[in-house]
Amino acid sequence: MASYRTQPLQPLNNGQLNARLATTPVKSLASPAHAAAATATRRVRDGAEAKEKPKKKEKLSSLCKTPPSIVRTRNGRDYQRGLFLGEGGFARCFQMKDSSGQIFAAKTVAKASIKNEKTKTKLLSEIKIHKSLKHPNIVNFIDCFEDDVNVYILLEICPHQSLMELLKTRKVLTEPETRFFMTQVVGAIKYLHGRRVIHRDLKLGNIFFDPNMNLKIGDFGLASVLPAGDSRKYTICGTPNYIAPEVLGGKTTGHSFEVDIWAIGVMMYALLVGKPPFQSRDVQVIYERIKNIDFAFPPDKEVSPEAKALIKDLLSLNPLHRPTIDEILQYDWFKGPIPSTITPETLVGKPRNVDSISRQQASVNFNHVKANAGIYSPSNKAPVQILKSDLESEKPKALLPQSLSPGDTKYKYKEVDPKQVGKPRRVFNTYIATTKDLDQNCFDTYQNMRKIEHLRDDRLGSFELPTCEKPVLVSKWVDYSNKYGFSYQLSTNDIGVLFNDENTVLKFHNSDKFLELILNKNEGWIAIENSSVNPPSESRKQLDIVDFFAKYMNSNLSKVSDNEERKETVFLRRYTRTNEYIMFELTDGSFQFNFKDHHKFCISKAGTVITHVSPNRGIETCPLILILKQGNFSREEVPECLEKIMVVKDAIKRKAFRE
Ligand SMILES: Nc1ncnc2c1ncn2[C@@H]1O[C@H](COP(=O)(O)OP(=O)(O)OP(=O)(O)O)[C@@H](O)[C@H]1O
Repeated sequence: MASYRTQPLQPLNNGQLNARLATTPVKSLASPAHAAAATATRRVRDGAEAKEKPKKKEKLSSLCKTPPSIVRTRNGRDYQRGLFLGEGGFARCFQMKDSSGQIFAAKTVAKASIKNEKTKTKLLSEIKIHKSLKHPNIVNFIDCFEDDVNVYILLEICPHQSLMELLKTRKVLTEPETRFFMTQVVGAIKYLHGRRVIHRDLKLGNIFFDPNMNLKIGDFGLASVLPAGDSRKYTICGTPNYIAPEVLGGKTTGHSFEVDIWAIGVMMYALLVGKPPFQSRDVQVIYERIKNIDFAFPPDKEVSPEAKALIKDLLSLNPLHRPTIDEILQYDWFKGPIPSTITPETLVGKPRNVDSISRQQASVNFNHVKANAGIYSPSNKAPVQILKSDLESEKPKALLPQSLSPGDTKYKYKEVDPKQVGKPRRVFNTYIATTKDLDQNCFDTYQNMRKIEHLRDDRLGSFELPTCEKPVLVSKWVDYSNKYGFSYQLSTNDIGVLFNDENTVLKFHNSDKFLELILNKNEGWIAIENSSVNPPSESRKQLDIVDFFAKYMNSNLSKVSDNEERKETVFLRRYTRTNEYIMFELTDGSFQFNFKDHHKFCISKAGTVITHVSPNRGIETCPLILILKQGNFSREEVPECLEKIMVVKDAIKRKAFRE
C-alpha cells in the first residue's frame, strides 16, 4: 500500500486545486436559518431524516463527473472504477478495484466544487483527520489521490449501506439490535474523543455497515480536532435533525464533545421509534423543538422504560447533564439482551433469534461486543489495580492515571492536561504483518515439514540445507486472558501484551518507543508508534498494563533464553494452549511449542529449521532434516523427540487447515 500516511498531502497541496474556486460546503453560519439553508444543500440525502423543503440550488456533488474507467495515481497505481455507490451533498462514491482485485470505495469530490480556500482547507482537514484514525468501528481510510477533475478519497468498502437505509427498510429496530449498534457507536466515539476529535455530523446516514455487518462511522467532513487548551468550538454545523441545542446557541455558547453524545441520543430514538425525535417538515420547527427538548415517545411504539431513561439523559438540554461516553454503557438499558453479532438477515427483517437471548448470554455477548469495539468492561476500570491484587494478593494501590471521562460530568474532558497529552509519533501506512502472508507461511511450514519427513534417503544429497539462525523466542509469558490479555517477553527483551480485543501493545527494550498494533482481521496489523515518555492519553491504561506485566515477569519468572538483538519487529500473532503444550505463532512466521516437560521447540524458516531449548536453557538450532534423520539433537537429547516433532507438525496442520 502507498506510504500516504507518512507523506505530506502532495496531490492536494500542490496548488492545482487553487485553480477552481467555488462555494464552500462548510456550515459556518450566523443563524439557524442560515444553517438550515446551507445544510440542506449538502445533506440532501438525509431527506428521510429531516424533511426539508428541497432547495433549488444544485448539489455540489452533481459537479462530480463519473471518473474514467481506469484511474491512475501519481505513484503509478491503477484503480478500475466500478459501480456507483451513492451520493452525498459534496461527493459521489464509486467502487474502485486495485490490481490485486481488492475493492474499495472512492469518495470522489469534483475539483470544480472546491472553489475557494475555505473549501479546500475543509477537504484537507477531512482527509487529515480521517487518515489519522484507526478503529474497528470507523471506516478505514486507505489512500488519497487526484486526477485532473476529481479528488479521490479511497476508503474501506461498506457494501451494506448505512443505518439510514436499514431503518428505511425495517421502519423500526428491536432493542437488542439497537443495543448492539449503540455499543459499537460508543466504542468509536470513545476512541474519537480520546483523540480530541469531535465528529459533529453523527447521523444514521453516516454510519455504514462493513461486509461483516459491523458498524463503521464515516464522513469526517465536519469533524474537528479540539486544540489542546481549547475547550469549545463555535462554528455552527451539523444536520438539522441531529443538531444539539448548544450548537443552535451559536457563537455565544460554543459547543464541545457533548454534541456527539446528543447525536447518539437522536440516533437511538430514531432506531427504536422509526423517526428522529424532533422531526418536522419545517427546519425552523425542528430547531424550536430542539431548543425546548420537545419530544415524546409515541404510545403506539414499544420502547422500554430503560431505553427511555437513557434517551432522556442523552437529550439533556445542558451538555454537562448528558452522560459521558463511559457512563452511557453503564445504564440499565445495556443490561438487556444483545446479540453477539449482526447477520445480514437484519437488513431485510427482524432477526429470528433476537427475542431468545438469555440474561447470561446477554452479559457474555455484551462483553464480547464491547471488546470488539475497543471498550473495557466497567469492572476493568482500573485494570492494573485488579491485576496487581489478583496476581500478588497485595493491597491495590492507585496505579492508573485518572480516567479521561470521570463520573462527575462537570469536569469531563477537562481533566487531562492538554500539554501532557502525547501524539502518535508515526502511523505506519502499511500493514506491518499481514494475515494473508502468515496464513500462507503456516501452510508452507506444514507442507515443508511433511515433505522433509517423507524425503527419501536417496534424495538427501540434492536437498539444500537451510542456513540456521537462532529465532526470536517467547522467553516469558503470563496468561491473563480471563481479564485483559496475554503478556509475553521475547528473547529480544521486547515486551508485548496481546489484549483480548486482539490488538497488541509492544514495548521495545532499551527505547522509549512502543507500538500499538491494531488488527484488521482480514488484512493484518497497522502499527502506531508512540513514545512511552509522553504517551497519548488513550494508550496510557494499556501501557500501564504492559508495564505491570513487565515488572511481574521480571521479578517472578525465569527466562527461556538469553537476550538477542532485535532485527525486525516481531510480536505474537496468537497462541494455543492444550494439555500437552502452549503454542506461540510469531509474526516472523515461526512456531514455538513449550511442552509440559519444559522442553521447547521452535520451527522457523517455513518449516525447515528447528530449535530446541532445554529446561536448563541450552539452545541448539539445526535443519529439521538432520534431526529427523538422526532421531534427536546432538547437544542435549530431547525425550520423545520425534513424537514431539509430529505433535508440532499436526498442530501446525490444524492451523493451516483451520481445523
Ligand atoms: N465506505 C463506503 N462504502 C460504500 N459506500 C460509501 C462509503 N462511503 C460513502 N459511501 C456512499 O457514498 C455516499 C456519499 O458519501 P458521504 O456521505 O461520505 O459524502 P458527502 O458528500 O460528504 O455526504 P454528506 O452530504 O453527508 O456530507 C454515502 O451516502 C454512501 O451511499
